[in-house]
Amino acid sequence: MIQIKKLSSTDAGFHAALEKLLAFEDAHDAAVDVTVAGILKDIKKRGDEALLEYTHRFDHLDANSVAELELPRSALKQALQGLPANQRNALEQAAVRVRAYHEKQLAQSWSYTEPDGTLLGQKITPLSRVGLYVPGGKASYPSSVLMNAIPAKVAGVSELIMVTPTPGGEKNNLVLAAAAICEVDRLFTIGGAQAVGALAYGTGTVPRVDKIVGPGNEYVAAAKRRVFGVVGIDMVAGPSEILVICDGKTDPDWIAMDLFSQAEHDELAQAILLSPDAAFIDAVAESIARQLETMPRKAVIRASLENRGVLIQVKDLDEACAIANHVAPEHLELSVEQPEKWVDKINHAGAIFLGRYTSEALGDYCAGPNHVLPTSRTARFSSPLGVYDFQKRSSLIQVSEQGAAKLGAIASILAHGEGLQAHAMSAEYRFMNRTDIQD
Ligand SMILES: NC(=O)c1ccc[n+]([C@@H]2O[C@H](COP(=O)([O-])OP(=O)(O)OC[C@H]3O[C@@H](n4cnc5c(N)ncnc54)[C@H](O)[C@@H]3O)[C@@H](O)[C@H]2O)c1
Ligand SMILES: N[C@H](CO)Cc1c[nH]c[nH+]1
Ligand SMILES: [Zn+2]
Repeated sequence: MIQIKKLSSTDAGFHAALEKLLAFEDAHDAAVDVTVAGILKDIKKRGDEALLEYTHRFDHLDANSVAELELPRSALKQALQGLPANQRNALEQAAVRVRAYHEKQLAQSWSYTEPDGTLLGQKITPLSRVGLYVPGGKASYPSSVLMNAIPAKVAGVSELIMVTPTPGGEKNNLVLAAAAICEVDRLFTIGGAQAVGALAYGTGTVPRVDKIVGPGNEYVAAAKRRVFGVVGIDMVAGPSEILVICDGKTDPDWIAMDLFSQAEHDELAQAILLSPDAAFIDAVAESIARQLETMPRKAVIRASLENRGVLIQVKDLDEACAIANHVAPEHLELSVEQPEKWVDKINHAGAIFLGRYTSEALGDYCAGPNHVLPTSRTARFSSPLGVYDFQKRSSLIQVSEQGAAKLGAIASILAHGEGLQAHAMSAEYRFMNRTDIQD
């Protein structure tokens, strides 16, 4: 029988127990970071040679050169052409919906001109070359190809370099087909921290990119944290999370399956239920025990629910929203009557799913919004992957002769105040006679 924790917000040790569940095991986290630091250092130093060794060690894939780990575009096209019609259809429909949603996010350059002719603005430029991490260790993620590549394409990124591990050389046709649909430029069958390192530093064969985006397991998340600064990263998108707030009136089997849907990703995934209804919590616990036995990935689900899952009885839905904000989950389901009444109380969540019919799984595949979302409580300050992650901004300043006099006078005073004479004179030259300039 599965042992999933139950807590009540009125328990004396409730807050400490919740904190313990939210925190990754510190020692484990540190051990992963040490491993990742070693891999990154080695990739930086030995490039392709190290990449081949780690791919052999962690993905059990042998190759004589990294070039052999790159799939030609013809292989991607072939995979697309070979898909059964229903799979190709589903992939293409999902791609259309994801593109339509992301097109709304495209920011445009803007500017305005002041009465004296001075122009100020912001120029939007797409990134030049990005690395897309598509996970592939415990499951294959064609949907993550769409979620990574489509916003990049909408932004106008020139070159997309995708990496994905293929343990034992097992390639997933849907993943390759999705890469063909999205017109990914190059695809390497590499994964984990070594793939992140290869994209960040470049190797003889893998080109260095400007930014790395995409989800992955704890090794991928730790590697992205470490290479930030050398390259840009989108966010920490690690093991999946779901938090469901339910008023007790949704079918308990639906809620149990929603919890499973994220638990089945990873032993480190996290699934939490908050409800004011004790009898409903018992019904969900019973459903979990019953339905678990029917699940092909029951070992992963069990480990995730037993180690990191929890069913929490709350005083009311207000308290549920407050706890949810503290947790800042990747996915939040509001499985309640009139969800639109409660959504205003949610400030911290990667994606919010409103109403009993909105299963989180629809967001994973085809609703339209991005499924690459912040985890480990980083939704307090991070947002879903979007077109904005692939666009950068440059400020534009064009000062007229009149403007140079007006702004120069202000700048000159402030520069002298800072003791920075060259700044002051640079501004003054443009509106004063040389003889008027004082130090
Ligand atoms: N937050 C999001 O937006 C989001 C979206 C989709 C998936 N996910 C998460 O992505 C993850 C996918 O994980 P995955 O494992 O299936 O694929 P993955 O590609 O992220 O990880 C596989 C790689 O991990 C490395 N690795 C595994 N064990 C290692 C070890 N002991 N030492 C060093 N490296 C090791 C290997 O290099 C391997 O190639 C899951 O946690 C899932 O929940 C998150
Ligand atoms: N739930 C994942 C994000 O945490 C995304 C995904 C892809 N496929 C299935 N699920
Ligand atoms: Zn999922």
